[in-house]
Amino acid sequence: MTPLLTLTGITKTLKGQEEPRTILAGVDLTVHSGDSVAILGRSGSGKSTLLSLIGLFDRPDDGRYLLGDQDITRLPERRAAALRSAEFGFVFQRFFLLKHLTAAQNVAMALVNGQGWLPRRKRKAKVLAALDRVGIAHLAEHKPPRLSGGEQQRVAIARALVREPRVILADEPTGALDTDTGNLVVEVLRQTTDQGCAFVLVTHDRDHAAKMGRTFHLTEGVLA
Ligand SMILES: Nc1ncnc2c1ncn2[C@@H]1O[C@H](COP(=O)(O)OP(=O)(O)OP(=O)(O)O)[C@@H](O)[C@H]1O
Repeated sequence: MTPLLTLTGITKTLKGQEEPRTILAGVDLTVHSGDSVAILGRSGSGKSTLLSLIGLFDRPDDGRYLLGDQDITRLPERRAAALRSAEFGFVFQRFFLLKHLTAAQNVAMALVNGQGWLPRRKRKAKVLAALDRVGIAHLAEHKPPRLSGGEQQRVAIARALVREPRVILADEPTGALDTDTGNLVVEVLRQTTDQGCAFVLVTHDRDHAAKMGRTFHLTEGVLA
């Protein structure tokens, strides 16, 4: 089966105010549909940099990146943005919810931005299905200030899922949560792979990483 994502020899040098620093020095990674992958590494090792390349927020200096058999290494920003919203869902440490909107309205925002206006009934059905997938359909009409941290993160996950992406990318999604809530959120994210989504998790937490199908360490710019 053709892998969903194939990264080969990916390099990235970042030029800050100091000397340029090679953060990624030849990353190879293959991800299939239904895979769950953890990326561990010390702070500053380049995990977020790698995730932003996978999510097409940034481009590598060298190497090759395929989505299926489509070469997406160096897409112009317009096409990258279109692919990003069609194929990828993102979850971050911070939830980035709009607090004056309900959970359902927050999730619906992803549909409005990405796919134009769907008919209202269709939109509602998709939103409720996404909230149901993360176990919080009953909280659809609640606004974020009335929700716990874990519930808010589940709204954010539903927002990432509502466009039915092929890949979920999560950068420290449990960073703002207590241990039990973090475990629950990781389990909810991992379950997305049961329906064929690929899931890439950047984490500091070895217990969370151990729940993924494969674990890599990003060390000196390469995955091992
Ligand atoms: N735009 C930039 N310009 C220059 N250096 C940068 C830039 N962004 C990040 N860096 C540096 O690149 C290195 C890798 O950063 P990155 O955020 O990818 O690491 P990380 O492994 O995700 O770290 P953490 O676990 O602390 O989030 C760090 O040393 C960081 O300071």
